[in-house]
Amino acid sequence: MRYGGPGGTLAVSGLTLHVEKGEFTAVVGPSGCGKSTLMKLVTGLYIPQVGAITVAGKEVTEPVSIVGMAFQNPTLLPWRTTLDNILLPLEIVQKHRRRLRANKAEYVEKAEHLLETVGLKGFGDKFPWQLSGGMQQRANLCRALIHEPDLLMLDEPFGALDAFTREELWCVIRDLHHETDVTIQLVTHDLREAVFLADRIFVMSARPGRIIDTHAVPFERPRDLEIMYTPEFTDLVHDLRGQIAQARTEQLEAAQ
Ligand SMILES: Nc1ncnc2c1ncn2[C@@H]1O[C@H](COP(=O)(O)OP(=O)(O)OP(=O)(O)O)[C@@H](O)[C@H]1O
Repeated sequence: MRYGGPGGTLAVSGLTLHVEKGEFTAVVGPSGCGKSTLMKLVTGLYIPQVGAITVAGKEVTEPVSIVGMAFQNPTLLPWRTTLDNILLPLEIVQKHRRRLRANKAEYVEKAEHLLETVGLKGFGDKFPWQLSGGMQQRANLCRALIHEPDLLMLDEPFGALDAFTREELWCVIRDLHHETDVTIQLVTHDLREAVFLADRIFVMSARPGRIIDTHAVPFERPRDLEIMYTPEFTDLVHDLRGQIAQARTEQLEAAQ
C-alpha cells in the first residue's frame, strides 16, 4: 500500500497475515511502520494497489459493514448526546437504518446496556464535552459495538487514558471477547496490553511494514490483571520489546 501516487510513501509491503474467526490478535511494531494502514486496509477505508484482503470470505473492495472500529481519538459529534453518538453507526449502515426507524426503543435499550457495561450508566443524555477523556473513550467503544460487529478493530483505543482506566477497559474488552464470538484485532504500542488481551501477537518491521514474527500468547483465559506480575508475562513483553527495538535500530541504520 503506497500513499500519494507512484512517488509517495510505501507504508506496507509484503504484509501477509491470517486471523481466525473469534480470535483476539494484536499488532505491535515501531512507530510509523504501517499498523494503522493495516487497520484501514482491513476495514476497506483504503484499497491496496497490490494484493488483496479478505474478510469473512469476501474480498474487501469497499468499507466493510460487519466491522466496528474504535480509534485513539473518539471523535464524538459535539452536537449529539452520548446516546445519539452511540446510535450513529446504525443510521449509516444500510441494513440497520430501517430497523432503527422501526424499532428505536430496542436500540436505545441496547445502547444503555452498553453504557452500563463500560461504567457510564446514566450518562447517555450528556454531550461529549460534558464527559472526561476516559468517558469519551468508553462511549467510543460503545459506538463501535452497537451494531454487534463480527469484527472489532481497535487502533490504540486506550492510548490517551490513565493507567487505571486503561486496565479497567482492558477488562471490559476481555469480558466482551469472552461472552461473544467477536473477532478482535488490536493495534497498540503498549506491549503489556497486547500480551494481556491477545491470543496471538503480530510483530511488524519498520516501514514498509510486514510481519516479522508471530507470538502465541500461552496464558489461559479468563485472565486476571495479576497475570502481569508473573515472570512468564514479563518475559514475553521483554521479547517483544527487543524485537521492536531491533526493527527501529535497523531502520535508523538504513537511513544513515
Ligand atoms: N493518508 C496518508 N497519506 C500519506 N502518508 C500516510 C497517510 N497515512 C499514513 N501515511 C504514512 O504511512 C506510514 C505508515 O503510517 P501508519 O499511520 O500506518 O503507521 P503506524 O504504525 O500506525 O504509526 P504510529 O505507530 O506512529 O501510530 C507513515 O510513514 C505515514 O506517514
